[in-house]
Amino acid sequence: MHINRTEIRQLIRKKRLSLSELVQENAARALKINFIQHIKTLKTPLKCRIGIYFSNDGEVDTSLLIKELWSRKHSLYLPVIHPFNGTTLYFQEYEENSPMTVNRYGILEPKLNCSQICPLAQLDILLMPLVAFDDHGNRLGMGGGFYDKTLARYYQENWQQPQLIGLAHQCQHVAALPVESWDVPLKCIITPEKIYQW
Ligand SMILES: Nc1nc2c(c(=O)[nH]1)N(C=O)[C@@H](CNc1ccc(C(=O)N[C@@H](CCC(=O)O)C(=O)O)cc1)CN2
Ligand SMILES: Nc1ncnc2c1ncn2[C@@H]1O[C@H](COP(=O)(O)OP(=O)(O)OP(=O)(O)O)[C@@H](O)[C@H]1O
Repeated sequence: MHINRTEIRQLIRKKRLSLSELVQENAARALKINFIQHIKTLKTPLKCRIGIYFSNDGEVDTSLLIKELWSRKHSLYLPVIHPFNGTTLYFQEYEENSPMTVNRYGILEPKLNCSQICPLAQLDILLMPLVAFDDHGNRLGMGGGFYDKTLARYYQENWQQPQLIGLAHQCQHVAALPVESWDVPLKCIITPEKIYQW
């Protein structure tokens, strides 16, 4: 049977939305431990700049990881949807008292402040949300193309920074995804159970 991108999205989003509160809590804790473990193996500064996101739609809860990374003195940046083009992302610094606003998808983002935006190339690590991932590190997102468009130049020009790391529940894994030319494959995906590297 051939299943298309829209169908995979619907299927996996339903799966992750039906995870119990207990499963979500354990997943958040395990994901935090796995990321802290993984970052030790990377050649990044002791205190680094990390792009992260606020979880939504049954994604693994990143709030524990956010607190842990702050306590380790890393600087965190959240995606802000570009106010004019509406199709790419800025990464703006996120501190405990940052003024926030709700974007068009109901996800909290920092109130736009140009002086706190970090150019993509200055992030050490970019943690990326995804709906599904496969055995080859391909990633399928929510369908807005936000990350793909934001990363297009990065990918074409073979930048070494930031390191792209996808975060997901294990149930978001599929054997093989249909791939499009603009899809940016990931070298690492972390789930509560496992660290995948390609
Ligand atoms: N936590 C999180 N933040 C993120 C993303 C993400 O995947 N996860 N994004 C990754 O790109 C961007 C937002 N992309 C999104 C795209 C679609 C929908 C969504 O819920 N779409 C609805 C239709 C809503 C509408 O059009 O009004 C749906 O499909 O049901 C949400 C976020 C930036 N921030
Ligand atoms: N680099 C790009 N340049 C132009 N258009 C793009 C690019 N990347 C993606 N798009 C467009 O964005 C739309 C959504 O892409 P896609 O289905 O791959 O999104 P996604 O990976 O699910 O979402 P996201 O990256 O936001 O998580 C597609 O219709 C595609 O044409």
